[in-house]
Amino acid sequence: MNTGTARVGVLLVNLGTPEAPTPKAVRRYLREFLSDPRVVEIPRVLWWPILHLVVLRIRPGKSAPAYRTVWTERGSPLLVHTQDLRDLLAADGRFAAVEIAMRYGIPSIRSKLEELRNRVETIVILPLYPQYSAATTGSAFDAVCDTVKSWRHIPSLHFIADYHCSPKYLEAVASRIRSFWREHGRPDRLLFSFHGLPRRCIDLGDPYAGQCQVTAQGIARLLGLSDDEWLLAYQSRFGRAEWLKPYCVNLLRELPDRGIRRVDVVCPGFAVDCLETLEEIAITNRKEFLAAGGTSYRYIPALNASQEHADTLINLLEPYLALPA
Ligand SMILES: C=CC1=C(C)c2cc3[nH]c(cc4nc(cc5[nH]c(cc1n2)c(C)c5CCC(=O)O)C(CCC(=O)O)=C4C)c(C)c3C=C
Ligand SMILES: [Fe+2]
Ligand SMILES: [Fe+2]
Repeated sequence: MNTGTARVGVLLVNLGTPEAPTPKAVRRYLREFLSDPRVVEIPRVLWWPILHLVVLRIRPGKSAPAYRTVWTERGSPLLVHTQDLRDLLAADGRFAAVEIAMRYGIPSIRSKLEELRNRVETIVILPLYPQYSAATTGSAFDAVCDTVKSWRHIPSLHFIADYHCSPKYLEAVASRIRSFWREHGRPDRLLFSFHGLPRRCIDLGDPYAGQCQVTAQGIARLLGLSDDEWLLAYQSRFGRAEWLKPYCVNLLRELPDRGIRRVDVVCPGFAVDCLETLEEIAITNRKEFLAAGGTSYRYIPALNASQEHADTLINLLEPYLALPA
């Protein structure tokens, strides 16, 4: 009889990103991403012609130059920060394996689970999305289940669905903002910007919007902000349907007229910086705000590969280390 604790493997899952900032690589990435019925929930017969005849012909040519503005020597920021974060978790030394996988592109969830199955007795799946949505977390869980359904011996599997109100996570983001303000001073308002979602997803039961609000309120409370010192908005709208409001860029354009000219923006829904934070928030929306009369616009980076971030995730994973083999 084995009375010890199980060897625990961790799979950190992120969205995925193109392999290069070129229209061809972006097209390949978008084809896989936007073909996922968890992401675009309209009937395939309607969506397929729009995707193939319109979106995949136009969007790669527009998104590739945006990717180029944020690309690093080591590759896409989303991949590079996720790799560095994995290294910090592995350095903790208590997990038998720590791997990263991308929901779209490489390294795939399937390939990493195949590696882990021979090395550990327990696998914990931790999508790097603090707030749950079916389009992101739900889809990552789909890919795990699709993989293991052909296995005879499935190991203990645990899914962490969200960590939107984890005290360690809220404090990690709050402490980032506090240090930023200590160094650079305070703005008129702090704007929390989360990735948007079609309004219909919430109507169908996605807890995402409520979780974003709880996260923002929790961080604001830790910073001692009153309700009129912070704002919440949703960014990165895609397509023509109604998405969660207020739309970030629309709000930014209105603020100077309301006398709010100095804004700091933080994106707690993004575990690591990526196209949507570094290009849309830090470059494009900054231009929009300044053009509308704003005088100061500062983006506070994501937790990325910081020790506070690793400690946040380790805190979520620690209970699984105590499970019996
Ligand atoms: C943080 C959570 C995210 C949610 C929720 C989400 C929903 C969602 N996204 C799209 C469409 C696109 N998103 C794109 C990029 C992108 N999205 C997230 C995260 C969430 N998406 C990240 C981290 C990124 C950046 C990827 C990177 O390579 O850095 C893109 C591609 C970029 C572009 O062409 O603009 C699209 C398209 C939908 C439709 C959706 C919910 C239904
Ligand atoms: Fe997205
Ligand atoms: Fe975007």
